[in-house]
Amino acid sequence: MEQSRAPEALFSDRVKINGVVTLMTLTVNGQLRWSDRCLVVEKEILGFVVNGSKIKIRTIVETGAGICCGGNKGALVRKNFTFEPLSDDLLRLWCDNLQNYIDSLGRPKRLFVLVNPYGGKRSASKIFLDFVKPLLEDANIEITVQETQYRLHAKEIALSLELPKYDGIVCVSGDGILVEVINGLLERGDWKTAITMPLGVVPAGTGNGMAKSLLDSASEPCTPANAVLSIIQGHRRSLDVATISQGQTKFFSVLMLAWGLVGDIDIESEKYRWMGSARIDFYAIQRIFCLRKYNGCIKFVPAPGYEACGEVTSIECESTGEVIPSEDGTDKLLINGQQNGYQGADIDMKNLNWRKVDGPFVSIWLHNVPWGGEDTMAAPDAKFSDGYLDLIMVKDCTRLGLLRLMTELNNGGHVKSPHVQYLKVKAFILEPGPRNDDPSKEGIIDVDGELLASGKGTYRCDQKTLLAYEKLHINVEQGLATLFCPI
Ligand SMILES: Nc1ncnc2c1ncn2[C@@H]1O[C@H](COP(=O)(O)OP(=O)(O)OP(=O)(O)O)[C@@H](O)[C@H]1O
Repeated sequence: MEQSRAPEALFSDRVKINGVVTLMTLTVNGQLRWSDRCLVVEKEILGFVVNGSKIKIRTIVETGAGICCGGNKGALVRKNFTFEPLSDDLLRLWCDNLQNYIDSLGRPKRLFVLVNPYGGKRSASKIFLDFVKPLLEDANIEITVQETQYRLHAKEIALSLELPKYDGIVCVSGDGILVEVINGLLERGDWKTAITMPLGVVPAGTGNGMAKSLLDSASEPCTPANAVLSIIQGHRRSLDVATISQGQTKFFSVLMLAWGLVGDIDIESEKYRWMGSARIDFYAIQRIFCLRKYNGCIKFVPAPGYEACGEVTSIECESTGEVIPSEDGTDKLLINGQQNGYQGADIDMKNLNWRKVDGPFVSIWLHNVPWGGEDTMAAPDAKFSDGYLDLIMVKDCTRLGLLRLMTELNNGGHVKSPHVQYLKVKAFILEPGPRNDDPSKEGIIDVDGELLASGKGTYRCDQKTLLAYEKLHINVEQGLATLFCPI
């Protein structure tokens, strides 16, 4: 019969805990064991400090779990416990062994932290003080903090940050700041190394789709504490980046693009911001009852297995175009640096197997990760780095059918509806047209929660946008960016 053997000891000695001498062991597989207790260093120990002759271990454990290996999932709480080695030499040996083990985990030591005090419910500064700062301090991580002061400030910072000084950039914000950082990194002359910088997100905005996608992939709740813990633990995963281009103008997206119903709801519901999160449901119902359809056309290169959708077509190669001039300088900033920066995936767009679907459309939605927000599982099959975008297309559907689809958005059930076509694409062309009930009115294009283009007669049509409401190309680069992720 096989016997379970105790894990091999890396270091073991008698120590005093609450005045009682007991044997404590740090095992080779990273457990700190004493009496009938055990802490998994990688998951539960943030760091330690020496207080005179004592060592204070700073941990984060799930409520109800106490200090023992594993335990039930619950809210995370910080807990300290102290032990006392029996001599100065042993104190040094305990510190060296613990520190060496923690160092072997590849955790970040210096982080640049961006806090958007303006995002979401304006709670990012409080989240920073309540969760981010104390946990990073417990983990002995050196931090440089910068509050964003205006739109595109985070992008400006990412464009000029001295990256070798940091092991990662953390965004205490919604998805908007993360997207700005990625755009800044990719517009740098040294974008190839810049984009390898690990990025972390702590949910503090209205749209926390990336934080939710990361934490949910490890079955963890989308809370600031869980997000900070995953950053401290230092595990990484790669993330696909989509390049949206119109002529020479480019935008780099990591979350989603929406045109039609979803884009209209996301952007136009801002009129009802005072309602809080209810604004989305409220405006969605309004939009569904006064349903719009848009003329236009989409072309796409389906992933293997999805070739049945649409009809065969070919495309013209259009790699050049005009930079849209701006009067207020905003677009200049967005375009700046792109000549030396990343130019999009190096794909011969023309020689791919293109397919085409003509409008009118109710909704076109492209998603890079499963969750678009904390309650919206837009693309249940989306993977962080499969090199594809998930396309969720609705051409025709009754109002009642659309209301039913909405109720399924929180569990991803909408993609099984016969009214929804759900497939993966490698490249995509959007040729947006006017509304089919009123050709004098066009639509809007929403990328990662921001207005990317607005056509004639739309909400905020007088606002300067990066792209025109015209044909745009999208391609995807597999695993270009890096994110801190839960274990
Ligand atoms: N100090 C500031 N004042 C105004 N806008 C800002 C400031 N700092 C950042 N922003 C802008 O706030 C936007 C939203 O950022 P964030 O990612 O935190 O939240 P979000 O969930 O994407 O959006 P929101 O919560 O505003 O709906 C970003 O596009 C950013 O440019």
